[in-house]
Amino acid sequence: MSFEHSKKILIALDYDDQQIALNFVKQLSPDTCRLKVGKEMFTYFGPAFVKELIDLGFDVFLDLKFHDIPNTVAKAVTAAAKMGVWMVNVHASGGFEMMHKAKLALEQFGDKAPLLIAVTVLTSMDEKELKRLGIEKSPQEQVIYLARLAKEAGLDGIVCSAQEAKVLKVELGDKFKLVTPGIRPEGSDVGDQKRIMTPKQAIDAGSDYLVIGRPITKSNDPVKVLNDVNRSIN
Ligand SMILES: O=C(O)c1cc(=O)[nH]c(=O)n1[C@@H]1O[C@H](COP(=O)(O)O)[C@@H](O)[C@H]1O
Repeated sequence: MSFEHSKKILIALDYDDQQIALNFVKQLSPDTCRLKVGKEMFTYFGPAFVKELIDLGFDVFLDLKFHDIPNTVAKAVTAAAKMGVWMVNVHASGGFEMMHKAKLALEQFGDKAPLLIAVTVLTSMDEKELKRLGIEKSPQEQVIYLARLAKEAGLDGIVCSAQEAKVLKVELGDKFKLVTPGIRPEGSDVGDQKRIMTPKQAIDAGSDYLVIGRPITKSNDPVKVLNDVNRSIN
């Protein structure tokens, strides 16, 4: 199995127990996946937990979806870079200036800077939910709109659903990274996700990285599910 291809899987470590998370992580190899630490685990366990994962050899995506005034976000992504994470994200709806200042703040880290990615439209949202926010565009139109803004601001890529990946690759080019949550292997629970695809469909559509949480972490045999997913995209 090609390692580079396997490292397309970003496992969302959404656990409320650090030991259970670490017991799971210790069964994995950094050659077979990367790890995502989000709001739940970071709020419980903080930078020490992130550093522990990095010390185990894993690339970590710090998913805190910053959205604040430009100065605050620039300082927050700087703190993330100092932690040594591989990827960090902000909300594109925080605006051009916020994204651009964050990108500029990371320049001081040179080739050690984490990838900076912007969340467009959350994969838990559909047309109806966008309308409730006063947005009349379809999810795909809104994703493309925010993706262009993120690219203009100098970001490395976006978070979107795999359903938009095909058109975004054409619109924004190959180098602009597409990170896609809302991944559901055949037969797994959809949960609160709305815009979903299977791992293979997502890769075929042009996703660069697949974020997968509960289908792996809540299964009886997480390592087997990860191996099955890796096999399905190879
Ligand atoms: O930025 C993210 O990672 C993210 C963006 C998005 O639009 N949708 C989304 O589900 N996520 C995250 O991706 C993970 C998906 O987890 P599962 O739904 O359990 O596979 C969660 O940790 C979410 O916080």
